[in-house]
Amino acid sequence: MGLNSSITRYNNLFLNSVLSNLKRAIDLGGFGEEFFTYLSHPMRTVSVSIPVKINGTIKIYEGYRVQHNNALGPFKGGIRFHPEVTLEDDMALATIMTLKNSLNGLPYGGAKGAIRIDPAKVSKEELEAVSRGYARALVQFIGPDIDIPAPDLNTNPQIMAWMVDEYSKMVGRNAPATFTAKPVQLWGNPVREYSTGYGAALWTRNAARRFLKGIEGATVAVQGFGNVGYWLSHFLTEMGAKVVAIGDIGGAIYNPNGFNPDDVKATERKTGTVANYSGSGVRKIGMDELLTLNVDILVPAAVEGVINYSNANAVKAKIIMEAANGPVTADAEEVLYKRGIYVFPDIGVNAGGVVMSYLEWVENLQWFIWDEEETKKKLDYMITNAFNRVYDRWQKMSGATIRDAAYIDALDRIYQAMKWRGWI
Ligand SMILES: NC(=O)c1ccc[n+]([C@@H]2O[C@H](COP(=O)([O-])OP(=O)(O)OC[C@H]3O[C@@H](n4cnc5c(N)ncnc54)[C@H](O)[C@@H]3O)[C@@H](O)[C@H]2O)c1
Repeated sequence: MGLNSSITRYNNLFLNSVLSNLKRAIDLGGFGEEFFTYLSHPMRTVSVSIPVKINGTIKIYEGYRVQHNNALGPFKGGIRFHPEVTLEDDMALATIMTLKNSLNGLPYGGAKGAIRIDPAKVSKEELEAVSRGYARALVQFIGPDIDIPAPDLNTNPQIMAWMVDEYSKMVGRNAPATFTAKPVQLWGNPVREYSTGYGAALWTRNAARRFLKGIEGATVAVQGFGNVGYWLSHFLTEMGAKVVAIGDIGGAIYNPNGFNPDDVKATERKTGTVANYSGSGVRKIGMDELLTLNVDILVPAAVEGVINYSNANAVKAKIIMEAANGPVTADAEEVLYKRGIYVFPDIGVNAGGVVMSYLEWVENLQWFIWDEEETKKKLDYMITNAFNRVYDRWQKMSGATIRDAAYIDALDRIYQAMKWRGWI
């Protein structure tokens, strides 16, 4: 199958865009057509039906697990619960996980799972039944050295706890290393809650040291104030940055003197949105204004596609950190690149969660219990290492984006493993 037909064979924008980015990097890195053909097909796609009996009635939920590539080790990636998720979305996300795991030096291939369910619309009992049903349906396809799932959109440590319990019952032994981001009391680790935001803050500090005058005093606008956006703002403030704008689905606020993110979080927890935060010097702004503020650093930490062809020309930040997955579209990145605005890619910036998951898996396999400081130190080392590799590679390239450098770094490791194995 030719390159172009591999990209356009799906009727799914997200997957086609992931395949386009992949092709661009494979071409730029000179890896050859065979490698693209390989990586544009997941190795295994499992579709399951999950029957649950609620009040005497049977309901069937549809679930997937896409195991994209395991040249570097067991498959790894989250499970998302969403009513509109499709198998092709899952394929796109699994492909990204292969790259993310490789870039961060983890001994994993990439995977992603999903169940078509709206968790807000079902009872806790139904959610538990569906979660256990998914673990049962996949029992022969997952395991500590086969495929290790974790949470993603709308899934959490409670869901991981049900799944690890069900899996352990099925295999007849305690098997904590099959799922990560579990509750601390069930062999999870204490860094889980803030690992992605912390990792994104480390990438931002490293980027500010190379591309700005350092993180101290740098002004930051953050879109999205959930798990990632809040913790990122918290740690950046601790590092000396000035978070001057914060926005969420309910609106956005600006204060040229900088916010205390913990205070803003307290308001958001109480009232549902950061837009209700008030104080001297604070004014409400629109989300369009937040994304185009004259700041040093812009951090989209909410949803995909928010910086696109229609607003890329208006962006004034000097660097953009992709804390969310896919917030900058490929055509926007071209515009930003020409304007000298650097975009740091999601596969590096938001990898703190999966690096933490790797550390938890190692602990579980060895029955180690590392404390918070020790885990954080290891996370710090691995994240900084990935940043430095991407930066060094990018410096040696010409005409390349930082995303190109990150993709090529990730692909190189997978390519070498596949070569040694004799797959290509
Ligand atoms: N949580 C993780 O460990 C993790 C890891 C890797 C990547 N990510 C990615 O980071 C992003 C954020 O994840 P999270 O866990 O913080 O989610 P979350 O649900 O905790 O928070 C999302 C935030 O974005 C805001 N938001 C949602 N839609 C918006 C919109 N249209 N405009 C403006 N704001 C909007 C919400 O109000 C909320 O503040 C997602 O892209 C996710 O895939 C998260």
